[in-house]
Amino acid sequence: MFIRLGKRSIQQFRHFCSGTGASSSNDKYVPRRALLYVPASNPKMLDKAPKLQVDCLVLELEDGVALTAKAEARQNIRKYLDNWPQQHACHEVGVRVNSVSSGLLADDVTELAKSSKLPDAFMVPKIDSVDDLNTVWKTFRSAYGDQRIRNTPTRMVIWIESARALLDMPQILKAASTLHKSAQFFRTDAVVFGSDDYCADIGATRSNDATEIMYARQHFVACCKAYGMQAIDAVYIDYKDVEGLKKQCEQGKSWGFNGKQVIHPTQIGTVQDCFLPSAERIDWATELIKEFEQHQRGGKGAFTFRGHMIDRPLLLQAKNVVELVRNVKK
Ligand SMILES: CC(=O)SCCNC(=O)CCNC(=O)[C@H](O)C(C)(C)COP(=O)(O)OP(=O)(O)OC[C@H]1O[C@@H](n2cnc3c(N)ncnc32)[C@H](O)[C@@H]1OP(=O)(O)O
Ligand SMILES: O=CC(=O)O
Ligand SMILES: [Mg+2]
Repeated sequence: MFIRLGKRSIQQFRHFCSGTGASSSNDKYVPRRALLYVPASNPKMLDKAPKLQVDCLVLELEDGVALTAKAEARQNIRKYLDNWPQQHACHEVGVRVNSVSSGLLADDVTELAKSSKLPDAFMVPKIDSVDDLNTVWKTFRSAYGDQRIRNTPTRMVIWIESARALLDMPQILKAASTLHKSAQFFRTDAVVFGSDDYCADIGATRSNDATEIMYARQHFVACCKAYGMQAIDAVYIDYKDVEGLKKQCEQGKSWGFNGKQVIHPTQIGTVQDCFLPSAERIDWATELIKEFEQHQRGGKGAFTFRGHMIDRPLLLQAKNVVELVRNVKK
């Protein structure tokens, strides 16, 4: 993972970044290179969760849990929250509840609200409309009470999984931002592309090279970035095919995705390595930012750096690299 870049260059890089200002827990950047689903109906997998070296854990109540096991899975997560481990190796522990359309959301949230502990993130699948978002908010208010869900560092991560939702992303993401700003409800800072449900919705057949979702993935990234949210790429369900996973990660990363969903621990390393900028990219970003500042002081907006024209958009890309590396654990 991180270590592969060489400890010295990372230390130099952190030193360089240290002057750029720390964020408070409410607006901190959460790295989400890999999001691992851990079905909450499986106590053995839940036991392993605190030690898993993954950026983000998704304690799963939705499609990874059989209908017959939902009640037990909810209780397992409530107990997990009550006995919150002293340490986690991840950056974020989220709980993926069931969707509004399933009719199971209120039962999930009612059980989770019995714990005094909030997870780092609530993760809500199949957001199909602005109405769904409002229902999520009302459900949380009624189970937790207004005070417990206002102005907290807990984030919301939502899943887009249908053709309708894909086309309505601008309205949905805008409404999620408004809910945070006007009602102080959880801040949505990442959106996940639920490609398997999306394929079911449009009648496509999933393939390992994912040509059937190329348009959707590219549209999805543009919408997330337009609203300042992280874009999380599709699951690669053929989890024994490491080469195929790597190829899809590299493609997603080059299109602007910030991370990818994973279903098995063996996928974590490949995905996290891929979504971490290379040593060359870190060097490029560090030097570019320095030179940009020098040129700004000299009154120049555009200049040549390593043979390429550089102006503000390139500076922003370099800052994205800085932001990610600054926030990833060793
Ligand atoms: C499209 C979507 O909605 S995706 C989200 C819904 N899907 C899910 O949540 C599925 C998550 N993944 C899984 O349940 C499992 O990885 C499966 C079913 C795919 C495979 O499980 P297994 O057959 O147990 O895999 P395998 O035998 O290779 O597991 C190896 C070890 O890793 C553990 N492991 C496997 N997957 C996970 C996981 N997701 N989280 C934590 N531990 C895991 C196993 O418990 C096992 O541990 P052990 O060596 O101590 O016995
Ligand atoms: O929820 C994930 C999906 O791919 O569907
Ligand atoms: Mg889904």
